[in-house]
Amino acid sequence: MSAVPLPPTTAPTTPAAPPLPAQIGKYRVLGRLGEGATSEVYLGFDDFQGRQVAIKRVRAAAAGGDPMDGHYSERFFAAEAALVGRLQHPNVVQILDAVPDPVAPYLVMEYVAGSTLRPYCRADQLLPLELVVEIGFKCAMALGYVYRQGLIHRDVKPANLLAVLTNGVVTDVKISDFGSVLNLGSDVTQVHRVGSLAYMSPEQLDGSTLDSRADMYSLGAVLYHLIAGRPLFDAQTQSAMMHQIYHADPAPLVDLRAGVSAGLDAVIQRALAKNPDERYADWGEFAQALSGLVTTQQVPRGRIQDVLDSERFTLLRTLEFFQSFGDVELWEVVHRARWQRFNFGHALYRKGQEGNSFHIIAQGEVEVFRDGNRVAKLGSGTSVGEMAYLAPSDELKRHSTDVIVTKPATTISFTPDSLMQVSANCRHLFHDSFIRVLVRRLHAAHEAIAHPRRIL
Ligand SMILES: Nc1ncnc2c1ncn2[C@@H]1O[C@H](COP(=O)(O)OP(=O)(O)OP(=O)(O)O)[C@@H](O)[C@H]1O
Repeated sequence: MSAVPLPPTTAPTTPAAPPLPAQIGKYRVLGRLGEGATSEVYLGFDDFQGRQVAIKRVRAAAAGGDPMDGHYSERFFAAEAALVGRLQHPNVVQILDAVPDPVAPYLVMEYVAGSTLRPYCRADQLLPLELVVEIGFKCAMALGYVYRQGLIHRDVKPANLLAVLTNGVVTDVKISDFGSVLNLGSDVTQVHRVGSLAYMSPEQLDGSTLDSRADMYSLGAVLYHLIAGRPLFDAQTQSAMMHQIYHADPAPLVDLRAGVSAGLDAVIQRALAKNPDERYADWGEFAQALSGLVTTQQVPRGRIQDVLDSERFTLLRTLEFFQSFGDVELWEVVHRARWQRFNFGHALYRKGQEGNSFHIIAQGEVEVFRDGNRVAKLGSGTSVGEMAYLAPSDELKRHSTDVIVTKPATTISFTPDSLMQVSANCRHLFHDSFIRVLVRRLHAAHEAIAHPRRIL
């Protein structure tokens, strides 16, 4: 686990790595993923569920080590064990199981194929600015989710943010290591001074009562490090570092890296305000400030991805169709939907074609023609093709109209198979939205019968 009480313990002298265990509980051990101050992390395989998992086994207890270490390990283990099955968010590592083995207790987590964000803090390995902002957005949204569960992480740092790597490129991020978490619902006392000094807010340092703005400061400090390639503050001694955290202004990011705009600098510096009241009021505000940098082009656009996940998320959030979707379900849509761009004149559907997909128009406009007559114009936030998609019989699955793009459109689409990939809750929300759409269409059809010449 990552939390280090102050004063920090000296780095453990790591003996040569012990041989790999063949099995931990019901999990086959496939390899070693890493190690922390208090634990070893293994790649395991769950034969029952048929999936890879990460197993974090407490080392101090296994070695029957120092009672102090053992004491802390137990506390950290208990904190994470209490969260089994509780945190379900695409940007939070899921804790799947906790086994309080008397010799070596272990946690089983979702396996993240990648590395921590630590290597990307090095000046020669910095990530593109737009990716850092994207990581910030996702972490802010995820920590907002964590906070709504009544939790404050208290140890947000690069080593606790796992980067998902796809072909060597960072494509996603997941918050891990809840060993220092403060559970506002059940922890009667706040055990002060857990966390990592370099990313620690002034109020966390002096043991004040914390709220989510302490994590906000830490995330700001992580983003600062990822942008600048150097930590917020750097000092030879712990007391000098503490003095800087209390009193020093961080060097402006615009001076530390080419391409950093005043806007980006200001967004990060606000999260780093010494006084929590001067930071963002809530996580939504911080996330919005970060995504706003992309929409207002205050971060240079590289070519990592044509459209960022955060842009897609923000776009979907504005659409009526998704108004009842929570953040978690909306992220599922961002990741699972097929996103397509269509030019003017493209036929989304032709009369007589069998429908096995539906589209939701994210941007642009389509018109619906029945036998050459325009019968409807559909703009962003509406669905099209859902009638054939939902039809109970093959005969009704054939489209009865032509649907043509009349303003360049971005749509997201699902097939029955791809909709089965999302959670039951997310599917349920789709069905709710379809009911609303269909009731409106029915009403429109009645109007059309009553006023046949009107275009709907
Ligand atoms: N879910 C996971 N999937 C893949 N790798 C993981 C996962 N969790 C942890 N790791 C790897 O194991 C390493 C150690 O994990 P972790 O930081 O949770 O242990 P720790 O004992 O808390 O460490 P520290 O005290 O140094 O923060 C991580 O740096 C990471 O490389």
